[in-house]
Amino acid sequence: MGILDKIQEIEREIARTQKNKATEYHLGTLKAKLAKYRAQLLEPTGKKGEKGDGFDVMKSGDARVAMIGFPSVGKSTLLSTITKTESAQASYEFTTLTCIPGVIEYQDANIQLLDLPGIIEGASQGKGRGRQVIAVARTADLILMILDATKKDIHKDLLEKELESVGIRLNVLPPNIYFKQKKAGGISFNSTVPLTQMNEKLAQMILHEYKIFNAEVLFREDCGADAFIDVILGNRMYLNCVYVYNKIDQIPLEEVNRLARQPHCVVISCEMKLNLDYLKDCLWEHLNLIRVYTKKPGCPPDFDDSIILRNGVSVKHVCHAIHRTIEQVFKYALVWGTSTKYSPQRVGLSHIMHDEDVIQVVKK
Ligand SMILES: Nc1nc2c(ncn2[C@@H]2O[C@H](COP(=O)(O)OP(=O)(O)OP(=O)(O)O)[C@@H](O)[C@H]2O)c(=O)[nH]1
Ligand SMILES: [K+]
Ligand SMILES: [Mg+2]
Repeated sequence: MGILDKIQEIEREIARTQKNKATEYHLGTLKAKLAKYRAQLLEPTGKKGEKGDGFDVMKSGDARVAMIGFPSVGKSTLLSTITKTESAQASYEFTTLTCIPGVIEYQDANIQLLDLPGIIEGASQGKGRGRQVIAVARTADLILMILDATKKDIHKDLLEKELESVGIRLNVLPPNIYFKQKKAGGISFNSTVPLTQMNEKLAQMILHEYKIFNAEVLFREDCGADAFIDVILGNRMYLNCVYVYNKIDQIPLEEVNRLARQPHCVVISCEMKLNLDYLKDCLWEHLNLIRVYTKKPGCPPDFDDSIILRNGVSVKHVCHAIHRTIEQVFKYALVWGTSTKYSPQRVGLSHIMHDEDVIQVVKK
């Protein structure tokens, strides 16, 4: 029996198993098995990642955004509209067959936008170019899920399922579970909060399914089997996603309003060039980037040239971004902006920077 058959069989068994206290252990074990087979499915087969198949695009710019969507929803039209790159568009499906990079210029940042072939149900199991597309999606900092506003919400659910089944989690934080494999000592199971979906026995059964007999487990959040399996496998990706409904020129205004009110959603029309600036603002927000301006002593800050960094970085990261040797001669920094109480304030390497802070490094 092939892996796909095994997966189907387990999925069928999960579907026909009633969810209650008596079956909770059985279901937990089944879920662990399922995740194991799916992981096998994703392992490189030797054929994957071939050079020259058009998917090995170099990362460039400050961040990478990948467009995922069904065929003919307007991915290439969007790339051609908001970047200087032209990607072929047509009314037939699978117009795009490779990965086409473009650049969105937003304030001082260059954001790489990737146009990709459309994916369909079953993509995660290798249908169409699904696997290559998903492999590219895993390298992105943000997923842009392009949806056809005339096609209701069904595509969104299907795509989310496809991504979920290959370990990509959208707009959620990793489960707050501490997990560490040990050489000996059995399984120690603890929690800092009351657990309603997990207990020591279930955790043990799931771990045994992965042949793990020694480990330290600490639940800091009321999670269930699925989240625990994600943590054990450790190869899950937690990505931000913006849902973009294109072609709103084709639907009634009430429907546009309904779609626009959903979380993480933007409604646009490439054809009528509607809402595209707002889309860029949304991208920037979901990328979670900050801009830091540098300043030389006695000179005004250089507002024309910012350094783009991930939110949450420290002065140390800023130093690295300026020049890799600067940390060695670093004495302290002066920072102006919302990250400090006083402007300027003397700070050390561990100080956390905010968006639009100004920094002056004072050398030894
Ligand atoms: N009405 C309308 N049509 C649009 C809009 N954007 C794109 N289209 C049309 O949708 C069709 C598909 O556009 P593409 O950009 O090729 O779609 P795609 O998602 O790249 O398709 P594949 O590469 O085949 O996956 C084309 O005929 C476009 O002209 C829009 O905002 N409104
Ligand atoms: K198309
Ligand atoms: Mg296309």
